[in-house]
Amino acid sequence: MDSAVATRLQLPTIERSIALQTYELSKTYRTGFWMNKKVKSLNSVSLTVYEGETFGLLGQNGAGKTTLLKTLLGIVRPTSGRAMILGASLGDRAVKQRIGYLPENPYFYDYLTGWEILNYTGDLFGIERSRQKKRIPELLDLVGLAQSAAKKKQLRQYSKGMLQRIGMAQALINDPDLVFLDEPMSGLDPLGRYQMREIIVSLKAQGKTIFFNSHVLSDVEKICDRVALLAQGELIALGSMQELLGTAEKYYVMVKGGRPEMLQPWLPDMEFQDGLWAGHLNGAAADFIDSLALMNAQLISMSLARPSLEEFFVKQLRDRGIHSSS
Ligand SMILES: Nc1ncnc2c1ncn2[C@@H]1O[C@H](COP(=O)(O)OP(=O)(O)OP(=O)(O)O)[C@@H](O)[C@H]1O
Repeated sequence: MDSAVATRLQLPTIERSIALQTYELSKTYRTGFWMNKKVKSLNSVSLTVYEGETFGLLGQNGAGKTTLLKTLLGIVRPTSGRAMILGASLGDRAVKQRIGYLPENPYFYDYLTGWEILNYTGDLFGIERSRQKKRIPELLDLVGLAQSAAKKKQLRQYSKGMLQRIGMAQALINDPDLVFLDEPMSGLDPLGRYQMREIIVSLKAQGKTIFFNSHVLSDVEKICDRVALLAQGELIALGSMQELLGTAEKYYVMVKGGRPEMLQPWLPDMEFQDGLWAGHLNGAAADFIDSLALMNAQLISMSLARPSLEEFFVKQLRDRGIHSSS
């Protein structure tokens, strides 16, 4: 609700705290032997992520997702623009203690066990070993890794799914407020993806802010509060599923027979296809069904018309003339 309206009605407004914000953030890489070639990876990206949100960053290959994430993490320096994370400028050391990061392809020391790599990361964060001893089993439990495997098996013996889980545990060792995940579902089988989604949902339930890049749009659609779509370094869409895809209340209807002039008010965009009238329903579904007999029309099908995130994503890119990944 608008804060002015809430004040007039004397209702409490729900202030949302900002977890991260970017303002016209741009990054141009210089490449080539003479460093004379420029690749514009981010172009004036402005977005806000609120505390406690699960925020998905989407885009085709080469859209700039990893660059944005690395810029926020202070790994890549922006060419221009500004960003704030947890109330501080990029690169702030105290803020880094409150951030977790799962890279797209985490690099592990093959000959360490899962437990040892978590100890190692815990040490880097300055977490006392006595605290780690309590924290590590909790994390293994959260990511669904057996303690025995974590203690005995070296990482070179882990499957892709196990590595992704240990990477997730590593990202959470410092109990971060804000977690960055770069393609957390990549390379996982359906069960692994499901479990990774469950982990993300349980992190949200703990009040953490999650910012993640993904290509798996069905996963994003299920767990994200809001998403942003990047194309060729530019932000081309941003919003909740409802804002981007519309409400699920709109129906697409097909009827046989009936008088067009009577059907028209119900189906303003109707077209005649293969002997049927088809269009989006304008009005309540129950009232329309009740009126069918009067119109001498027969209902053939009625389905929810909200597009999937994938359909929305493809349309946004096609509308901008983007037909393949870079
Ligand atoms: N270190 C670098 N030097 C030069 N160009 C780079 C560098 N890193 C990324 N790029 C380029 O910047 C653009 C964006 O790359 P980025 O990795 O951010 O995209 P992405 O959306 O994460 O892609 P993917 O989904 O394939 O991981 C690409 O054209 C890429 O080639």
